[in-house]
Amino acid sequence: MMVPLLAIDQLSVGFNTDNGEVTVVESLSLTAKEGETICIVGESGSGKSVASQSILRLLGENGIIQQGEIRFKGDNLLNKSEKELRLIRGRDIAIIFQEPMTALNPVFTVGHQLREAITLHSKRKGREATEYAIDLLRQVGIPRPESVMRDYPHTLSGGMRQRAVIAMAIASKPQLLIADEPTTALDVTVQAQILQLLKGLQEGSGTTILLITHDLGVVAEMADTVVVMYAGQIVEQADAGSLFDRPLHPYTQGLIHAMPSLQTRTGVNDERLESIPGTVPALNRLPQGCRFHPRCAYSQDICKQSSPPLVTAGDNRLVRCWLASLPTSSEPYATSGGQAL
Ligand SMILES: Nc1ncnc2c1ncn2[C@@H]1O[C@H](COP(=O)(O)OP(=O)(O)OP(=O)(O)O)[C@@H](O)[C@H]1O
Repeated sequence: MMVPLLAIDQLSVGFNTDNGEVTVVESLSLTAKEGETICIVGESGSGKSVASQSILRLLGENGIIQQGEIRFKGDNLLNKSEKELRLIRGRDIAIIFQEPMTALNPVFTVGHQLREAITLHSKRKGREATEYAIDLLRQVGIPRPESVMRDYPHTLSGGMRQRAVIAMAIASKPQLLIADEPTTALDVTVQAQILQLLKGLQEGSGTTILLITHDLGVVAEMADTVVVMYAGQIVEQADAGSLFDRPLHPYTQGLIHAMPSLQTRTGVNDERLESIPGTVPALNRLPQGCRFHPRCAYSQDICKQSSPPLVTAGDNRLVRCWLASLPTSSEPYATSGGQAL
């Protein structure tokens, strides 16, 4: 069998806090193939960012990998030294964040920073590095790239800054690009342009994209595979088509139901838009049983008592819900048609 580009296996991550160690990602497993786009979606605090930051060990001082493996091309990144990981970071695996200024230094020109990213990971120097920098700016759709080379980041618009960051991220042709809410800070039109840009770049290069978002619209636009997280756990995983056609977990149903632009796509004709009632539980005060049960319209006794396992629910699909696990209710949502909650 071919080794997948990225294989996360039973990863649990916690933080040391004033109230002791809190687990924020629990037993997460996922596999990403070359050229695939995996979207991790969920509300704020579900553990999406922590899961993705663990890959490059960007958790900060109080972060603790409690268990699991993160294999990149077969090698467990958790066994790499800080020095080895620094080589991989930015060269084989690049990461971009919501706020482009976290990756840009305000006191240096775009050209300076881009050339630095280029010379760090390749043999290109001098004139050659400058020409490649201009070429990268052109690839990410920045007009007048020669002149933007001399600009300071603050003189660019948010969208142009994120394009510049993407240019830096792709300079070394990484095999894996982690994008953590890359368009959240941008207005809607620019969001769409940046998503198109990422797609276009991926088609040209075969890069695998791990995209973190709270926005199912972004998921619908981008994902091959969708991982839905709730309170630190995967609650559903499926290819994008199946997930939108027939979401199995009541939480996923609620997310889709709350999306205006997907109403027609999912065949839900209800005019009312409902958000999921309630909020994500605090991770140090999780409810007993299923973590979602206090917000779930289908909640039964078992849901209040014990945690449901993540089970296979057809081809390439996983779901963590007692209603899908119990033999007596193999089609638990047949009558709900996605109108949960
Ligand atoms: N350095 C830290 N110390 C303690 N707790 C942390 C730390 N960083 C994150 N957390 C906690 O981990 C949990 C998951 O955070 P994470 O940022 O992964 O969520 P998320 O799903 O990405 O949401 P968001 O969209 O808000 O970033 C949250 O409860 C958060 O408070």
